[in-house]
Amino acid sequence: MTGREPSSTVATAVDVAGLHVRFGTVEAVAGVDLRAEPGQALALLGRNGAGKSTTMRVLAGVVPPSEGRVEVAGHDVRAEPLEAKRVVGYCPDVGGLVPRATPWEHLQLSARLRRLDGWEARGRALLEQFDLGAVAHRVTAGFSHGMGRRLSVVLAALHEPEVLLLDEPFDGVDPLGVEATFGVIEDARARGAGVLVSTHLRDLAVQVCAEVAVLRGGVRLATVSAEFMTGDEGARAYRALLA
Ligand SMILES: Nc1ncnc2c1ncn2[C@@H]1O[C@H](COP(=O)(O)OP(=O)(O)OP(=O)(O)O)[C@@H](O)[C@H]1O
Repeated sequence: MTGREPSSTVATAVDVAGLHVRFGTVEAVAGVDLRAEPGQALALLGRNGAGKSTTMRVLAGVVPPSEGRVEVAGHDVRAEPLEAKRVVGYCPDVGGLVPRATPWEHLQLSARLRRLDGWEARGRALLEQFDLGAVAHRVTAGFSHGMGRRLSVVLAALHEPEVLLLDEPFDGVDPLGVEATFGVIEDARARGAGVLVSTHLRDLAVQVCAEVAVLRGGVRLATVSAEFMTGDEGARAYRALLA
């Protein structure tokens, strides 16, 4: 793989300070601060419309910040948009797949855009890990929702990014797919990547992330340890934060 050169300095993987995102009169994100160090997985939880996906889109370079500082692996998304996109692997919450292309063609396109060499073995292994090997050459138009989610995680992980952004990766995914996604997150952490997981599934988030940031109304309410959010007590604590 040649997608990522080892970096001599270790920058904070995700560094967000005072982020605001406005769409006309709608303030989708109203002052969010987040930090994930290399090797750390952070979950984003919050009710519908809390600003999770918008925050992820800014980190992925899909939506520009209206205000605030946003850096991924030391690259400012506004000042260095190409470098910032290069270090990120992004699984969007919806879309992103070409209906008439196969999983293998998606991998080829992604590798070509990122000028990766020698990616084929990793691509094949990821497809197998996500139980997509048998459909590697079938167009994605006929894929179930969960199959599409699994392929989106594979595409985010292919180039071994320094920052892995997974938006609703568990949505509609079966237990083996969840296990495979956990594997990708653990692998990313082990090689020093920072991981952000946006999800509604608190019980899964706390299994794979050490910290949880809770958003509400575009604002970060709290960042707490995963233990605080675990089990029945965690469920009560989460509901109390959202109330
Ligand atoms: N392109 C857009 N134009 C106008 N408003 C937007 C746009 N994108 C997001 N919003 C608004 O910003 C707010 C935050 O949306 P966002 O999708 O970030 O929330 P979320 O926490 O990801 O929600 P969910 O859990 O339902 O996916 C919502 O009120 C949404 O309607």
